[in-house]
Amino acid sequence: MNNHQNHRHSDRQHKDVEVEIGQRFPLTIKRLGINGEGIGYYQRKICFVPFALPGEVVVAEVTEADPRFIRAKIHKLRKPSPHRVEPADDYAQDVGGFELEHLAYPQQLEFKRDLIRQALDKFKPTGYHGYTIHPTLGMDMPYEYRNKAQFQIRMIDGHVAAGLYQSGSHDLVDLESCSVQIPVTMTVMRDMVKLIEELEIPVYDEKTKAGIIKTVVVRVADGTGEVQLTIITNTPKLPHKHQLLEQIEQRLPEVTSVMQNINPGTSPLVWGDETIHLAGNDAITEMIGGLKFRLSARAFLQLNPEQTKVLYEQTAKALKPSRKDTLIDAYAGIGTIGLSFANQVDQVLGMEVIPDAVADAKYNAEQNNIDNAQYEVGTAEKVMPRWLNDGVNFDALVVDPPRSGLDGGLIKEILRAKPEKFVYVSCNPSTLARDLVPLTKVYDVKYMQPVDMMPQTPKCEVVVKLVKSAK
Ligand SMILES: C[S@@+](CC[C@H](N)C(=O)[O-])C[C@H]1O[C@@H](n2cnc3c(N)ncnc32)[C@H](O)[C@@H]1O
Repeated sequence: MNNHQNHRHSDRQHKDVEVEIGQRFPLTIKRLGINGEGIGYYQRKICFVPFALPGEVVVAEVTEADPRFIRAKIHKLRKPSPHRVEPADDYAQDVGGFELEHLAYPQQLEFKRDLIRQALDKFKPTGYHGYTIHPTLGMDMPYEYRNKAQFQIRMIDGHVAAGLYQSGSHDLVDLESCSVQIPVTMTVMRDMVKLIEELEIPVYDEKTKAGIIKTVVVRVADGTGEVQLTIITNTPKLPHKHQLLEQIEQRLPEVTSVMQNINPGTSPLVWGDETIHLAGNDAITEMIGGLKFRLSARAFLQLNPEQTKVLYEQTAKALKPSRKDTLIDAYAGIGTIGLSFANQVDQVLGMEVIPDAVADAKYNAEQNNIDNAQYEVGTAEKVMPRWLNDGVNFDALVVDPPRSGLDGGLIKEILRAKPEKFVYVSCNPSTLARDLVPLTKVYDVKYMQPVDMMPQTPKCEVVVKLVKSAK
């Protein structure tokens, strides 16, 4: 860690080093940055080299010369790391989501722990030097874990392609296989590619802004095997809809729910506001910890079913719920965390911004015969002050925000209410470290438990146990 601090200190001193695009120089890689890229120092100026590993010596070729940093690619690998492995996917270095596939898995797990250290080092919440960061809990087999494939559909050389954009561009890479997807998500995706091609359904073209199908989303509920297929279209009209649905029914028996989401125009967002039910059920059912969860197309669910169990076990271990507790499940999604604890506490109150997810959470409470859980639609930062003003008393709080972390207004409310038990489940160490700055004025960090939900990527999930400080 001190090593990093020294390097960061030198970043500030050597901004005047000038390089040109295409310039090459030897570089020793010191560590990995937050996006999994190698970091070295050229004449003490920070240089990011994607796919280079700590300890490696490379000949770096400059691709971007910024006054504050250099970005480069590997021109030659002079001394490879003993931890370098052959990526399982040959496009791993072309598209996002495979940034660490060339690094052996034990070192990926160690990197995720270091990522938390780097974030703490940047934001410096109270006492951060003394925080206990447990080793990352990883998977035995860190492949075939993703329950959802969300691929763009485009034409490439006259054929329908489904895949991800090449990093930094809108050129699609057609993914015929993918080592991190649960296999059924890929077989359904590739069969959909064939069907769209056979039925000649117009595919969206970003240049002309014409065409219909933009994206296909395939999500499997691992516990039941049910598969939901969502076709995201540019217009409400879906040509050859009846033949398509007929063919899906005949050729893809694993698909139990077919939905259409309409996302007109050139919005950078993948999903539009309107979702229509086309065939089968309008949702799929997932099983977590012996409970049934209804999952509608728009609702968030953790991407890695095997590690979700580990994540929730760790959340329970950190929270230690008890019979007399009122538990607030903030950022509740479809209610998975709160409902898992419902039989161990007095009551669960949850809030979540997506109305469909709240409808799912309420339904999930009912279908699991849980009558001590209530959910409200709204942002945590708006609902929490209302509850507090209405006199709601709570002893236990779990927050599980998106990557943007907690809203400042919510942090104020938490510091006002000061619940005895408090667990922060984070999917972004950087916003976690930022949020810990105000939170550690009142709470101590008892420990941090990283859980690897996304092997082969630099993404890191952390369960943080907070206890009210004695001071
Ligand atoms: C990381 S997910 C966690 C969901 C759930 N706890 C789980 O484990 O599946 C974050 C959730 O917060 C919701 N969300 C995003 N911003 C929000 C806000 N300001 N207030 C409440 N919920 C929000 C998202 O829709 C998403 O369902």
